[in-house]
Amino acid sequence: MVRIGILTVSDRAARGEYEDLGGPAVVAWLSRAITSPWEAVGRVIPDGVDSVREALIAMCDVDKVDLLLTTGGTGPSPRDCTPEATEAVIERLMPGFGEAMRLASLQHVPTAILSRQLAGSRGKTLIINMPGKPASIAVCLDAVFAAVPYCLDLMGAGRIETDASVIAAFRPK
Ligand SMILES: Nc1ncnc2c1ncn2[C@@H]1O[C@H](COP(=O)(O)OP(=O)(O)OP(=O)(O)O)[C@@H](O)[C@H]1O
Ligand SMILES: Nc1nc2c(c(=O)[nH]1)N[C@H]1C(S)=C(S)[C@@H](COP(=O)(O)O)O[C@H]1N2
Repeated sequence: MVRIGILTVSDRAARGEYEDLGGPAVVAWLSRAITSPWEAVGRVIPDGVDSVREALIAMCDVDKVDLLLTTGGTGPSPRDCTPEATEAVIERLMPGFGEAMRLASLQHVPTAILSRQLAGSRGKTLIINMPGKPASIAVCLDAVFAAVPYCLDLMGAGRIETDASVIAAFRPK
């Protein structure tokens, strides 16, 4: 069974000052898109390099998730450290994901360029950063998810099948 980590990085959601809407937005998108068996492993944590790095390592190395989607902490505010923590734990950067997500987001908001979101692999886990705005989740996943199943295949991670009417997974012959 494919395991998908969903990590919400938000000081206020972690303190309970507002309800986390980012994690549920990711679950809702994946539930529509993925037709093969999968399970979600979710966490809500505060911003900060140490908290994000520790959560990423635990979800990759202990929970052994195949795919790890983060939301929040990618901007230019002093507390936004998700990209630094991601860079510290990934072994190989995959710049195309961030480029494609920013390009798609720019069609919606001019401030999309402020997201420093990254992606890359750690062992057999693909990590992808997304912005904190819950509305950005569908924009970002719509932009890149067609390439995710084949990426996981190449990495030796679990196999994902999708509903082509939501997002068609592209696997070159
Ligand atoms: N997990 C979340 N659930 C619901 N709304 C969120 C979440 N993360 C962000 N938002 C919304 O998006 C806005 C911008 O997100 P951003 O990550 O910049 O938050 P922030 O101002 O740094 O504060 P925090 O880290 O406490 O969420 C927030 O003010 C909030 O309205
Ligand atoms: N699709 C989309 N991308 C977006 C946004 C958005 O509302 N929608 N917000 C932008 C803004 S205002 C910021 S500051 C950055 C970083 O957000 P984060 O710190 O919540 O990760 O994401 C950007 N990318």
